Amino acid sequence: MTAEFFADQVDVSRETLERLEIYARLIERWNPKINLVSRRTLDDLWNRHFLDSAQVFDAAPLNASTWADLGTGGGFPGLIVAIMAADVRPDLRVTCVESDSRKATFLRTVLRETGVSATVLNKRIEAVEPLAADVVSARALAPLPRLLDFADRHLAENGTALFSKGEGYEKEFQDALETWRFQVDKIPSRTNSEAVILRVGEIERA
Ligand SMILES: C[S@@+](CC[C@H](N)C(=O)[O-])C[C@H]1O[C@@H](n2cnc3c(N)ncnc32)[C@H](O)[C@@H]1O
Repeated sequence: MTAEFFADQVDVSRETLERLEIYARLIERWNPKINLVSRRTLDDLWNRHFLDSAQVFDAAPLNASTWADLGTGGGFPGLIVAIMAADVRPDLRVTCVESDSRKATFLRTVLRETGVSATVLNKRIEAVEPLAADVVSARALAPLPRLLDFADRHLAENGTALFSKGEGYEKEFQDALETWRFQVDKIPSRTNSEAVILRVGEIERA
């Protein structure tokens, strides 16, 4: 999949597409050194990582003004959210939390080179003061019960959590219900028929 194919799938401006192209080139350059995405998915970057993250942006409530992405790694979905928002929701303030300092340096480099603003916190999620974000997102970070712990710490009241989950999430779901009560929508993934985005709200301890 290429930038052109991505642009067919997602309604983005020329400027956003150019920023995404800058980001893609930086991933290709840095990946051999710090393994931002697995080598087998590098060839399918625009589908497996960019489109996969863009659909998280599209799943968020439109009235959100702050967004915290936890365990952002090479930028998914947090950097894609920041790049897409720069054009269509410039007031959205995005914070990426990433404990690996080389990855945090990479995230700041992408922001500088694309001219997009977001905050990168090079800390452990557990050590960050509660962010009270309207949206908390996480992809490939932890099982659902742990994600709910993180969301409980960093979500604003009435906030929404967006968790990208692959096959096997049903078991995590049952485990989570032992500790948590929550409302959830399961949004089918556009990039993987086995995957979903869990849109979770009204999180409280059971
Ligand atoms: C498997 S990677 C996924 C990265 C990205 N979300 C993605 O989907 O490609 C998990 C990332 O979370 C970071 N991470 C794991 N535990 C963390 C914690 N407690 N606090 C902050 N970052 C954490 C790791 O350094 C790693 O970059």
